[in-house]
Amino acid sequence: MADDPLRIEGLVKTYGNRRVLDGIDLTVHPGEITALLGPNGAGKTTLIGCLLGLLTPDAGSIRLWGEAVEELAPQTRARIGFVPQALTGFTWFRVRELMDYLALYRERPGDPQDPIWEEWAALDPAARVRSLSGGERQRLAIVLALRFMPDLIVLDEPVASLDPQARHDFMRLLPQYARRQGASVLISSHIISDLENISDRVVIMRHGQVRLDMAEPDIMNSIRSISATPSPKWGLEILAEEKDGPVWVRGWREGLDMAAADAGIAVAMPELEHLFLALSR
Ligand SMILES: Nc1ncnc2c1ncn2[C@@H]1O[C@H](COP(=O)(O)OP(=O)(O)OP(=O)(O)O)[C@@H](O)[C@H]1O
Repeated sequence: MADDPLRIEGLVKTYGNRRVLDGIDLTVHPGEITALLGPNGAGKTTLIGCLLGLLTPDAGSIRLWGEAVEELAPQTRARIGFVPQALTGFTWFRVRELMDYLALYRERPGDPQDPIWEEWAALDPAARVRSLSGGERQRLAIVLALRFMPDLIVLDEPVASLDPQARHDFMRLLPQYARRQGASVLISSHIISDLENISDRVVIMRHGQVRLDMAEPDIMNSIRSISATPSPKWGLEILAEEKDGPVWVRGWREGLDMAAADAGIAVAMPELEHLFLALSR
């Protein structure tokens, strides 16, 4: 749909003869929080680089609100807030100077600002960026990306360097904020428990491909880990079969609980962390 904040189709990115992204399809729907999961090297940061227009793909299309990323109008670009893994550069600026300086490059001058992130970050406006700790720099990166209330928030492992209190508060504030603004979110993180409670959709990548892309309620309704290989008659898709472990299946429905009990097969609801581990192998 043209109003989807992000629509990626058939995305391919190669380095030398390595396909780092190998035909990715991914849509971020309006107002939804999408969790982007994948083991180290799966291609998450490369995907984010492509959708921000920082990397040029070899094939495929990326559209933001219907506009091709390579022809994005500056006003459309200004609707995106990006939080990188780490803030580099700008070290000689003071915190307030850097905020004011980057505000000059906005294509939507006079945009309203939300003080919530500055309050959360609690940074000294007069501090030099180079004197900030890793976690303080990350707070600054979050303030810089979110204070102008973007419509699409893209976050690449935003919380890894935050202390537990800051991380907890951030993960509580982000969904509240997104819902209030009607903003959409694409967030990658290795801290799966953080994402489990806030995401509407989960995308799991592996080796440059999408291994799973499902709405959160569908995961709960349709995926199970079961103690033995199911009968083909049950019509289930086998997502992963762990050696000496459970079988992950998709397509579960109510009637199967009885059939599983009769066959002596134990059935468990999915936990995102376990599902992720099973699909990442
Ligand atoms: N500039 C580059 N040149 C060559 N290979 C690259 C380059 N950038 C990334 N890669 C490779 O592409 C693959 C995907 O990297 P990417 O950083 O996108 O993974 P990721 O899922 O974000 O990983 P992580 O969780 O560790 O951040 C990796 O194998 C990486 O080595």
